[in-house]
Amino acid sequence: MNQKPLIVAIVPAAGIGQRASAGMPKQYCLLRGAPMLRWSVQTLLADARIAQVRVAVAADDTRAAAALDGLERTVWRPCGGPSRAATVMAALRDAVLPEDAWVLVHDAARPGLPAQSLGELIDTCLARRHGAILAQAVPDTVKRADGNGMIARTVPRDGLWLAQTPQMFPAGLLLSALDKAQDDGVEVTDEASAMEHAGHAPLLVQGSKRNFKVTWAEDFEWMEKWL
Ligand SMILES: Nc1ccn([C@@H]2O[C@H](COP(=O)(O)OP(=O)(O)OP(=O)(O)O)[C@@H](O)[C@H]2O)c(=O)n1
Ligand SMILES: C[C@](O)(CO)[C@H](O)COP(=O)(O)O
Repeated sequence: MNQKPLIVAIVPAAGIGQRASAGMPKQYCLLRGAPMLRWSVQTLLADARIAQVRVAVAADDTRAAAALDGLERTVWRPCGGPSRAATVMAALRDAVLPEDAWVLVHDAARPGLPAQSLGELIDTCLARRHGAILAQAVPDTVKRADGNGMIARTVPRDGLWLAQTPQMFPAGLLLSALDKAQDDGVEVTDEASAMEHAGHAPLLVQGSKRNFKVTWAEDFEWMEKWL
């Protein structure tokens, strides 16, 4: 008999949101009356296959309890680190998962994740038994700057994709890939980079414009419109 795969979500939410200049960590800014973090967690809870959502917040966080109050299948842990990768590693260790459990990492700053995109990512990973991420093909002409505000050259956009989250991998492989990147002094800004560095080739699954990352101050207004 086929056993149901265990899928656990990790939401790194220990950033300071420097680029958003919101006067507080951006994940706690209100969008249509609810903290952005709450919206992001709710997008994950919409898929019943996710057994638990584990939110990793900063050690001195005082807002998580209120922001996540009453959400089912959700726990928060003060295991944030100095970088996104450090936060995800600490959350993975804290979760103590079987090696073959699936871990789905999703930014607290992507509250617009459509249920369909999430469903397609999970379907792909389970069907192909292969890690994958949501991403979007680069739509515009791409320029490489020369450092003085001028164009050094145009970069062919063929085959270029913008990485989004969730990013979904087997727990054991992901933890050892993140460990290896750290040991090798390679800075990774997403889970897929760590997997690539460890020699894996994650799949790309078509994401959505709505799943953009709230990064700059102006993004809050756009996200509120989508929500
Ligand atoms: N030490 C860190 C840094 C980032 N993150 C999380 O990683 C996600 C994506 O990071 P980003 O959008 O870059 O958030 P910040 O690091 O908060 O933003 P900034 O780089 O502008 O400071 C966010 O959910 C953020 O809270 C984290 O958990 N721990
Ligand atoms: C994981 C991520 O959201 C993929 O686009 C991104 O890498 C987060 O970190 P960033 O420093 O804001 O790019």
